[in-house]
Amino acid sequence: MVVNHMATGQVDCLRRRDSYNYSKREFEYYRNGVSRGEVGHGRSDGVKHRNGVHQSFNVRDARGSGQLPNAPEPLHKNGKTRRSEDAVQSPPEKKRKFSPIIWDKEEKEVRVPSKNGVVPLIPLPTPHPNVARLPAIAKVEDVVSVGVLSKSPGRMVESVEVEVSEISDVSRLEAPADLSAPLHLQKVGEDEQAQKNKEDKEFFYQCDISLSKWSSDGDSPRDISDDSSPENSIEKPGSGDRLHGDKLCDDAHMDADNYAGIADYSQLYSDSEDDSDLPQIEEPAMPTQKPINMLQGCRSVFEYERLNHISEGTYGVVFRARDKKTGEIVALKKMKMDVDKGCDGSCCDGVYMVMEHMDHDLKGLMESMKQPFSVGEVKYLMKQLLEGVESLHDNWILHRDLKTSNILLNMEGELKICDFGLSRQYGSPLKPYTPLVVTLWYRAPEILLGAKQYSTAIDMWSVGCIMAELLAKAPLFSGKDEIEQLDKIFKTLGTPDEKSGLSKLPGFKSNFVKQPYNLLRKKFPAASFTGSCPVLSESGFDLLKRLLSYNPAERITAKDALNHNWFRDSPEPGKDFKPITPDQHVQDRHLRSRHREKISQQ
Ligand SMILES: Nc1ncnc2c1ncn2[C@@H]1O[C@H](COP(=O)(O)OP(=O)(O)OP(=O)(O)O)[C@@H](O)[C@H]1O
Repeated sequence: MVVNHMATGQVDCLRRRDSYNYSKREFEYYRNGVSRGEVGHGRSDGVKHRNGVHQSFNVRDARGSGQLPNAPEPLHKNGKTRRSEDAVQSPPEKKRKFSPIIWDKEEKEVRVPSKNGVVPLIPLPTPHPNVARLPAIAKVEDVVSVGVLSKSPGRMVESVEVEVSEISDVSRLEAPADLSAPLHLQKVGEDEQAQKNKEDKEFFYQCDISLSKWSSDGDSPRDISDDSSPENSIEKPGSGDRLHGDKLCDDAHMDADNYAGIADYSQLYSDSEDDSDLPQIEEPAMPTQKPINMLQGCRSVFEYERLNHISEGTYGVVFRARDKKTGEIVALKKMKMDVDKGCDGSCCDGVYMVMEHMDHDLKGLMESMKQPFSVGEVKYLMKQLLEGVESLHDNWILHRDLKTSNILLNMEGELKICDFGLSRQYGSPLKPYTPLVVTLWYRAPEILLGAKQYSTAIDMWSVGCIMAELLAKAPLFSGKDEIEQLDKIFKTLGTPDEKSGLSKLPGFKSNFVKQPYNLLRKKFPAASFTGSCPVLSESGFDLLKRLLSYNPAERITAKDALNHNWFRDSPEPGKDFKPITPDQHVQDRHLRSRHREKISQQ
């Protein structure tokens, strides 16, 4: 199964955005879980802006689209929601891309491979073995085989080929009870989405976003862990894209024409994000999520020709591939499955995400460069990165794994953020989240110190680490474990004092290294006579310092960072920046890929 998944970056996260006015306090409450002043030495009222004026913010909200249900309404003092009367007009519609939705399985499952190779695995929501209400992609006259599987993965008990005879108006798929009558498929309603699907000449069966991690209450740990019903067994954030899968075909033969990948997403995350010991913030309940089509765009992996291996991460292997129909070069990420979960080796996993192909990731690119980026180039990259992060945060999404290997570049110098495996929607009330997020070197100190409630500021810390790395061509804090990571941070930025708010966190120990000074400027001086350090102007250093502020409530936001003087100062962001010439690129890529293959063979 292939899930269209944009290597999202910049502004590709939603379909429709309405703008509302929020007060600064409301905005910061939701954004950071604190108003300025609630942590450390900031203002205690949390209402006034730095200049003392109660300011309004335009916060883009996708709630109206039904896509981001958890985005909270701005609050009145009485707790009721209000919509600003002077809400400005929506920007042009943007289509939101989705992570794969995760389904649980019941005692039995129905598997519906269609002849066009699109194969969702269908768990049965009711005890009736031949009724499923999950998505299928099929047309009238398609021949699909319906099989009733035993609990043991991959074992089909009964199977029959049936022709799709009818498609009607309810989002249910009903296989005939005797498995010989024609199959009755029911389509989604005549909404905007169904209309689009019609144009595509395919029907997608509607499934419930409330089962996804993007759903309003679905991102609440309580909702997941407290309920073991299949409907509530959904992709839990914190463990990224990890899926468990029955493997039903061999992905190594992507050109095989007789079968398509099927995944049974049966068991999901185990890292609990428990909120039981945390004070609950009283907020109005979020509106219930409307079901939307999560599997829009699912296609067979056999529609792509695999070209070469690009890279392997923790949760997936990424290939370069060609769309056989259009010739377009794409990146296919094959999700790693937990093969221990009942897979006997005769089957295989097969969930792929198809993404726009990008030529480099920043980590690989820097490794192949002899010199660090120029300041103009760093500005250009930072600007794009901040625009992407701003867009995520505006849409109530925490990335939670920003790092140089998750930042992709194409030959035009366009930057995109990828790997949303750890990302999650956040909102009101702010829930306790797992601390097991963000790759160590880019992990914010509040997470390292065990804060359970954190917000967009964690991404901004990562952005600070990335800015430093782009300038120095080396990671800023490269600890081997949490203790060493904190040690490295404290040695450079000084041991956090009471004002930072960090000393109150559960992981803070009195025996941490005592280093009273911020020595960051030594690493990034205003001038260097030896050329051994990256130089950084006053304004550049100010931005870096604010990104690496200990106090999450004081850490600069993506929006404010984009307005920082550094981007207006000379040198200008180097718009003509192109990462590498095509020949070099192909050569480098080839070498790196061969190198990686060699390593994986050893
Ligand atoms: N769209 C893409 N185009 C080109 N290369 C890509 C693309 N997406 C990912 N990659 C490459 O594959 C690598 C791993 O991808 P990704 O980060 O999505 O996988 P992961 O398993 O989640 O990795 P991680 O261990 O970082 O969590 C990236 O660092 C990048 O080099």
